[in-house]
Amino acid sequence: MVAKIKPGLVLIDLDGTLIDSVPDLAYCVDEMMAQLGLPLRGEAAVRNWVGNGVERLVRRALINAVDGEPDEALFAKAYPIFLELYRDNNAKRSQVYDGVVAGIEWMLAQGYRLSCVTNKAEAFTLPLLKDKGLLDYFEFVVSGDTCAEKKPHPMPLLHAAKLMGVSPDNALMIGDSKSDVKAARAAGFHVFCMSYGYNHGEDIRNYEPDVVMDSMTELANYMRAKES
Ligand SMILES: O=C(O)COP(=O)(O)O
Ligand SMILES: [Mg+2]
Repeated sequence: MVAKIKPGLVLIDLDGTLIDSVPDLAYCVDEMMAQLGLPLRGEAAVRNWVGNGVERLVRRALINAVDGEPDEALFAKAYPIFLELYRDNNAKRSQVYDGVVAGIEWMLAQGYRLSCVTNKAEAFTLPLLKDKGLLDYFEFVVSGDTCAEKKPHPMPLLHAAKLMGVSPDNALMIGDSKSDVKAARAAGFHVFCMSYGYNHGEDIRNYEPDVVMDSMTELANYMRAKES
């Protein structure tokens, strides 16, 4: 059993951690592909491509692979189609994971301070969090286009810590992907990961976060309660 921590701030990732957003993203990817007269990719493929922002997702869909670049003219045609689709299909099919609200409310009841740090662009992040009733839990939301760099760079985590006026030592990132683990390590944060999220098809345990949880209801096993 690892020693329980009492971080001065907690940052929580969005896609694959708070919300299963792939159903909406996959709908928009396939609708975009259909409009371009290209083959549909399906939800299972999209699940492996989420986590580095919507632009990277569109590039991956066009080449049907995680790494590599599509033809720029094709991308220039495809990206605005995706953005328009995702604006209208941002939250309809997406769901908050079981245990998230209970975990967040437990942390808030212990006096922990929370912000959200995601690679999703702000124009999509804020409406999604609001639609799912999660926005008001967070002091700040740092989106994929808030800083010059996205996760796995530590910049968005350090920016959130600065906004919260808390030193980054003894801070916690809760995420689902290797980008969260790498960003947290580079920022000097503790890092907990959810087993159910998106990590490009790879088990997140391979990246050795401090803790892997199946549900945020397990947080009380790893974080100190108010009186302790
Ligand atoms: O890929 C995205 O758009 C966002 O992913 P994240 O919320 O897991 O950072
Ligand atoms: Mg994620």
